[in-house]
Amino acid sequence: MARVDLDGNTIKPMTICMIGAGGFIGSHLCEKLMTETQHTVLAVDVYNDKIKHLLEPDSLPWNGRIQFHRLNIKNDSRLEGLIKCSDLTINLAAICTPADYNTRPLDTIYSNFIDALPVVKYCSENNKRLIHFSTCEVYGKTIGSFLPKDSPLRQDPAYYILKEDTSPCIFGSVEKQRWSYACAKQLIERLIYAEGAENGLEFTIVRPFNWIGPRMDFIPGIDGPSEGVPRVLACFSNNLLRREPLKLVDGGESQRTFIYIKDAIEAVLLMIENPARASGHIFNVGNPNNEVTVRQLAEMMTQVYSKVSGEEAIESPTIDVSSKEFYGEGYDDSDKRIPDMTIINKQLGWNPKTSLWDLLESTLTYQHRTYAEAIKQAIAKPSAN
Ligand SMILES: NC(=O)c1ccc[n+]([C@@H]2O[C@H](COP(=O)([O-])OP(=O)(O)OC[C@H]3O[C@@H](n4cnc5c(N)ncnc54)[C@H](O)[C@@H]3O)[C@@H](O)[C@H]2O)c1
Ligand SMILES: O=c1ccn([C@@H]2O[C@H](COP(=O)(O)OP(=O)(O)O[C@H]3OC[C@@H](O)[C@H](O)[C@H]3O)[C@@H](O)[C@H]2O)c(=O)[nH]1
Repeated sequence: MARVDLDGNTIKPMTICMIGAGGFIGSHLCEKLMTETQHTVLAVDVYNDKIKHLLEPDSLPWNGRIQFHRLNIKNDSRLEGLIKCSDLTINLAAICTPADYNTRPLDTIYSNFIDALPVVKYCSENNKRLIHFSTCEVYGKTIGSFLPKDSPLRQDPAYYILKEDTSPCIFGSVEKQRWSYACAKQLIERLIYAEGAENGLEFTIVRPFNWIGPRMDFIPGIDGPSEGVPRVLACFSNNLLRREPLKLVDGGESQRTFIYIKDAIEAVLLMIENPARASGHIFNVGNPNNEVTVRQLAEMMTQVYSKVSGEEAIESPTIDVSSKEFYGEGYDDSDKRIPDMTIINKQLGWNPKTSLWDLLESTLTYQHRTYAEAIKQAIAKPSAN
């Protein structure tokens, strides 16, 4: 049966140039597009490990609908050609792990701003649609975080809910290099918005709020560098797999809302297939019902991992570390991130579905199946020598 959009029109198969397709979000989006649609994907990245299962063998049912192009968008003249022969470009490429923002601020700014410029330019000049991935970090800190600790206004949603069209973007000082990422993302958002206003670029900007699930980042020493620091899901998974305490940065008091990657991908597919409803908009994509402090996340992950692995938790499951020790000089944090859902609800009728417990259960089952054996071997190796 032909697929129809939200207005009942038949959806025509399109060619999508997906930059950063080999990453966490890209791999899930490619999977969705291959298994549920007839669209073609030109998958651009420097790595393809996370989409290998979609590329090989040749007998896969979507054979011919996904092509991998190994290229670095910093310096490859093939990029314009790929954008020109596509109907839509989706840009996911970025350095987006907080451990890099204060330690590699130049790479972070180049990756999130300078390297994205040609993508925006080629889309604008060739009249091609662009879906650009920004971040919830563009909101920075909440207004409420500047109120006295005991102020009753801190409980008022007007002081913390993050709204695309009215909330300000509040970053720390320039020495707090943590904000290099958020600031670069904000400037590229403004540039895209201006290309829309002045030159008619057809764009959608996505602000993901902590999307998590299988294939996120890497487990240090197994499929990534031993000294690498991934995002919190992979940090805590690594600690659980190795039976080490989970490290709570500055007491784990910061709050986040986590959304299951599969719910979030549904929202992106709606944007892809409903251009008239998605173009010209900036969308928060998150799950306002899944808010926890980082400490609560650690406790829940410990409980869930115990359930899925059948192993009892260690005696002291968490340990406090300072942000300076964990991330180094120049780290700072967003205090609280609850997305307002009014705009995405109105335009695309989308809502997230999966509870934090359920998404952790499926994700930690995946982590255990994928890594437990390799970790056991890695731990056994040094003593065997
Ligand atoms: N996962 C989240 O919760 C989240 C939250 C906010 C924003 N985002 C944004 O979503 C996008 C995707 O995030 P992700 O979680 O999938 O990250 P990811 O690191 O898993 O994926 C990014 C991909 O881009 C590729 N890439 C980076 N620079 C490149 C270059 N110069 N040329 C070619 N490929 C390049 C990387 O190899 C990687 O595969 C990013 O723009 C990120 O800032 C993600
Ligand atoms: O081992 C850890 C890792 C992280 N943390 C804390 O956990 C919280 C979440 O950390 P994450 O690594 O997931 O990163 P953040 O939520 O701060 O930022 C992320 O948000 C949106 C995206 O743009 C990026 O993917 C990333 O910047 C932070 O408060 C961090 O300090 C720990 O307490 N312990």
